This record gives sequence, C-alpha cells and structure tokens, in this order.
Amino acid sequence: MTVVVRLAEVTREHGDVRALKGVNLEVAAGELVAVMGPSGSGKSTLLNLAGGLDRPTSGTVTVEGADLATVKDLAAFRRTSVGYVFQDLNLIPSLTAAENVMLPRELDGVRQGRARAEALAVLEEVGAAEVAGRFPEELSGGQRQRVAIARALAGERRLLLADEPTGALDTATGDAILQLLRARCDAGVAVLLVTHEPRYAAWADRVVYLRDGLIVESTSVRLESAR
Ligand SMILES: Nc1ncnc2c1ncn2[C@@H]1O[C@H](COP(=O)(O)OP(=O)(O)OP(=O)(O)O)[C@@H](O)[C@H]1O
Repeated sequence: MTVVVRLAEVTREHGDVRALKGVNLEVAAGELVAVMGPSGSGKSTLLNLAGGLDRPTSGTVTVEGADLATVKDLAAFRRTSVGYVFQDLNLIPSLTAAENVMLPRELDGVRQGRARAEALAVLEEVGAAEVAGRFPEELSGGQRQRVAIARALAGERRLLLADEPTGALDTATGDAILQLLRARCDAGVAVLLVTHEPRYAAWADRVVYLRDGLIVESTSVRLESAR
C-alpha cells in the first residue's frame, strides 16, 4: 500500500480559531476517502492543507514522500502532483473549456499540442468532449463541473482533492461525477472527497468524520465485492 498523502498531528489555527486540532490521516494510492462533518468542522481546511494550498500551524503534511514544508516551489509541486476541484470551480472565464484544462499543463512546460491532445482526451473521459470549444458562461452547471474535474485529472497526478464536487448538481450528474472519481481512484490515484451527502460518501472506501477540528470517527464502508 503506497501512501500518497499523510497528515501527522496537523493543527491549523486562525488567531483564536482552532480549525484543526491534531489530525492524523493517510490516504493510499487507489483509495477514496470521504470527509464528512458539520459546517465549520474543518473539512475545507483539511483539504487545503493536504494539497499544499495552506500550511499547518504545527504537524507535517507529506505528499508522495515530500514534506510540504520543505518543498521550494509549492505551486509547481501542486500542479504536477495534486489535482484540485474547488467548491467554486475557478474556471477562467476568458478561456474555453479545453484551454482551461490545458493551462496547468502548459504552465508545467508541456507543449501546446500535447496539452491540447491531453485536454481533449480527458474531456472525452468526463463526457464533456462536445463543449471543448465553449467558454464557461456557455456551459450548464453540470458541464462546468465536468470541465473542472477534467482540469484536475489532466496529467499524471497521484492525488485528487475534491471539495463538494457535486455541489448543487442533480443526483444523476452527481452520481456520474462520483463514478468518474471512483474510476480514477481504481486506476491508482488517491482521492480525498469532502461531501455532506451520505449518497456520495457511499462510493468511498473509508469515511472520516470531523467535528470541531478533530477526526471523531473513521469507518470502512466499501467492500471489494460491492464494486
Ligand atoms: N481564513 C480563515 N480565517 C479565520 N477562520 C477561518 C479561516 N478559514 C477557516 N476558518 C475557520 O476554521 C473553521 C473550519 O473551517 P472550514 O472551512 O475548514 O470548515 P468546513 O468543515 O469546511 O465548513 P463548511 O462545511 O461550511 O465548508 C471554521 O470555524 C472557520 O470559521
């Protein structure tokens, strides 16, 4: 079992607010872990720390063996190792769907032709090939979500972080999104998924419950035979 991300005794304080109070969590390659818990319990904070978007007050975060505190170019590290589906998607309005997916790869030095080919392949994989040339404002909510996921999947990233990726989507689209994440996971990617919905958490191998900045419960949910 290859551990892709490990949080060890991680705390995060914002002034007097202790968003995380000593969290230990490992996610292995091929494992989908759902993070649940009430609003304000620290779920987004946990995800941001796991992806190097935020730094812990104490404790260590290790991604693919690298202690994030010692990584010099964290932005570059994130682009190559971590796929992130943001709650508000963060698609760039002036770029087409394909260009949005290509951008992080091009920033990494991948040539335009190859980045485009990759983008089209991954858009196809998420069922959004037909919108490759459209701009975000021309897309439905579900299509935007698929494009954001395609952007997170492009390249050989080993860690995928998704913060409520099913957002306000209808159940069928939400299920399709989870199916996609599950397929990536089964192909060897480690996935950390924040969700409020037990329906989606049921796709996970393990559910961890956060309360007041602590993991209060961790449950194995998915049996191999159920897949
Ligand atoms: N930048 C910040 N400055 C101050 N407090 C913050 C900051 N970010 C988060 N917090 C606080 O840390 C706690 C955890 O927040 P977090 O967003 O991680 O919770 P959450 O479980 O993701 O909530 P939700 O389900 O509403 O998204 C909350 O009390 C929040 O108000």
